[in-house]
Amino acid sequence: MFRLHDVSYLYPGRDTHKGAALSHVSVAVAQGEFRWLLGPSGAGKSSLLRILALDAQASSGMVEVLGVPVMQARRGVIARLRQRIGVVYQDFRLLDDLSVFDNVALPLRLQMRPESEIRHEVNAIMKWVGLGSRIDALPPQLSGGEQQRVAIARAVIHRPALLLADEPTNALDDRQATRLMNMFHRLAELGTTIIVATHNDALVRKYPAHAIDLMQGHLVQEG
Ligand SMILES: Nc1ncnc2c1ncn2[C@@H]1O[C@H](COP(=O)(O)OP(=O)(O)OP(=O)(O)O)[C@@H](O)[C@H]1O
Repeated sequence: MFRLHDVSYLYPGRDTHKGAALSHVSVAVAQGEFRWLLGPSGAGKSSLLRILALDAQASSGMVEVLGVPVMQARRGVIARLRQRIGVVYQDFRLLDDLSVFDNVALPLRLQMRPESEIRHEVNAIMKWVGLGSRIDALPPQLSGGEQQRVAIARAVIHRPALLLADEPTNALDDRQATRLMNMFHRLAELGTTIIVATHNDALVRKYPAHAIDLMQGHLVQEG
């Protein structure tokens, strides 16, 4: 779960006259809820996800992630909190010089899980995303859709309490997008809070859910 109260975010160095990326946003999402994050390009969706992913700190306001008020939290607390969050970045952010296996294993290695368990978990999820035979490949040897599926596997392998996904279907075909949505719903049923930013109106119509709707950094509507 998370709570934002009156959160504003201005990119460091950005002209103030261009306005804040987020302005006075207040929103709360409970454990196990699935929410769409909607709004036109530049509305602030990625900025909101960066704050929730603890990649950026709000300029003002209150941010609570998984019960922790993050504005005052120490670095060690933030580092541990990050291990309970999964993120699918718009540009995937895979490590190009690590194999697919090692990329997906990263969150489990950070949790110091035994290597035998890691092997089992990575093989299982890679089979699930249809890339069981590509675990030794390097990310640049994969197509965009394959890289996105690796990024999704890495984001969910440690069963995060909070899953944040920025346009996670933009490189997927319809069948893969449907499989992904089914997985998201199953994870939400198991207690993961899930926020998915998308421009894919057809997908939103197909899977109706509450939305956080942004426009020029402002919350238009929550519901
Ligand atoms: N690194 C940056 N430095 C300065 N301003 C930025 C930076 N990244 C984004 N912005 C600005 O912040 C505002 C919100 O951008 P953001 O990327 O959060 O929007 P978005 O809704 O995710 O857009 P998109 O759908 O195109 O990904 C925009 O006005 C954008 O120009």
